[in-house]
Amino acid sequence: MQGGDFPGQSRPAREEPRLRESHEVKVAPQRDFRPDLKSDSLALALLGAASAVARVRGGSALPQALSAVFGAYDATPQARGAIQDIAYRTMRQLGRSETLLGLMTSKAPEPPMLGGLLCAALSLLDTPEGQAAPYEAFTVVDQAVSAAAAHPDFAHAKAMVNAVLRRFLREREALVEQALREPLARFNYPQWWIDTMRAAYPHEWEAVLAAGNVHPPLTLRVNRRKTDVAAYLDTLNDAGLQAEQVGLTAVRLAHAVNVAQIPGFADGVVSVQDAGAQLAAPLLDLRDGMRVLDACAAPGGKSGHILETADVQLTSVDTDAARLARVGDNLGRLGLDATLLAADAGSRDWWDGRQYDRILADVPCTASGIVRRHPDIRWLRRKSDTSQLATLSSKILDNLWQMLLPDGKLLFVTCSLWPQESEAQAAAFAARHDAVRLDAPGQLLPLGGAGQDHDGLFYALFQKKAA
Ligand SMILES: C[S@@+](CC[C@H](N)C(=O)[O-])C[C@H]1O[C@@H](n2cnc3c(N)ncnc32)[C@H](O)[C@@H]1O
Repeated sequence: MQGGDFPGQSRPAREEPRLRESHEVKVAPQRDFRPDLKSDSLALALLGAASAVARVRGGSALPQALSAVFGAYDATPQARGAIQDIAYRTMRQLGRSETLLGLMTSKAPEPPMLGGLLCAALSLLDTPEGQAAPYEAFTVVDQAVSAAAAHPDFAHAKAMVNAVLRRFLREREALVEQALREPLARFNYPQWWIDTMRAAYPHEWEAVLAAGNVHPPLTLRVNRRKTDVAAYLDTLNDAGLQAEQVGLTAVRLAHAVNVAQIPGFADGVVSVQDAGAQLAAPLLDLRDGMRVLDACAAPGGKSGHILETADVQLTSVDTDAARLARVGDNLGRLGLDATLLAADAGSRDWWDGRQYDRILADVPCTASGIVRRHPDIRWLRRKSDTSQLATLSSKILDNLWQMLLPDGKLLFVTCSLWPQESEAQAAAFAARHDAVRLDAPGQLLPLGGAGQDHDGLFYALFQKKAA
């Protein structure tokens, strides 16, 4: 008996091969298609943001997604600004917009860029409480429809775009009320992220999630080699910029401006750096002549601060050569110098064998503490990333420990809020190496408001016992 032949069964009629119906053929989405729209139109900005959102949903980080869109559209500086603004707004309320879409459409809009367009338009119509709408509602609907009509992948859906957005405006109250029953819409984070935050911070979790949806302030670090905070505040005042001191060297502007408008920025008088990140260099307790290693250095914010603080011999290491080049650029602007090495801090092959007085280990992590700056992170990360990154950083820390002199200090930093990457990692490290744990802030929760308007960083300081 041959395979497939059964006694007493008639053979099914053999199917003739047939051509696929044309509508079954999946065509690659044309995310790079340059639409025939005016460069300063809201329609072009919406389409650019939609393309960026679709790229993030496909796994790309938002800054990379945006530079791909800018290149494909050959976007003017004005168009770049508008695309970027809408893309960031969309990321901050993607959970709410996608939930609203789920209530208004029977299936997920295809291709993903069409969903991105609807979410981008919703982010302009459905502005967070207390914020003024950036455009008139009818303009947003009209321009979203023009954007859809201008793209070959979903020109056919322009009536749907019109219908969905108009329905939202008509039934806004009921739709929002229903959407907000879902945690995804209420908090704008994936469910696993909300659950993890709640488990780690039973009292503060809602405030931390809310702070992550607020636009971050522009905070500067004053270069003490060039001026001091009081004098720089006067300079800002003379330039008509309101600001206040929020740390030893930290000054926060009342309203964000372009770096080109920041007095002295080009000459290295100040750098842009979060107030929490400005704690690293003082914690290192630096003195002139020390040999210092910044092991995960790019783009060089903390390297610059180290060199502004004392005359040390600094080696700045990062695995990513392109990012390491930015350390060189930043130090060049400050007029400072370090040895730059594109190398893996988890291996020894680049090390000259001479131990360091101080090591800064600002290790790679999930970046769950800087979501207000990078609102795409929550949509890109997976729960399993935490364990993988914790394993990588423990390998880096163990390797760096042998590079530290007896009595030397190692500062472990993460921009994560997950204890597995921060406090649990620090405790396990101290136990493995019998390291002395010195005073350091531990987990800084980004709660927003006075005194807490900083990123969510973690600091642990270790000293090696004298030989
Ligand atoms: C949190 S960022 C560092 C920020 C930097 N310290 C600053 O203040 O500007 C982490 C850096 O670690 C780098 N990195 C990741 N894995 C690494 C490794 N195995 N060795 C060295 N650097 C690594 C990444 O390229 C990234 O630039």
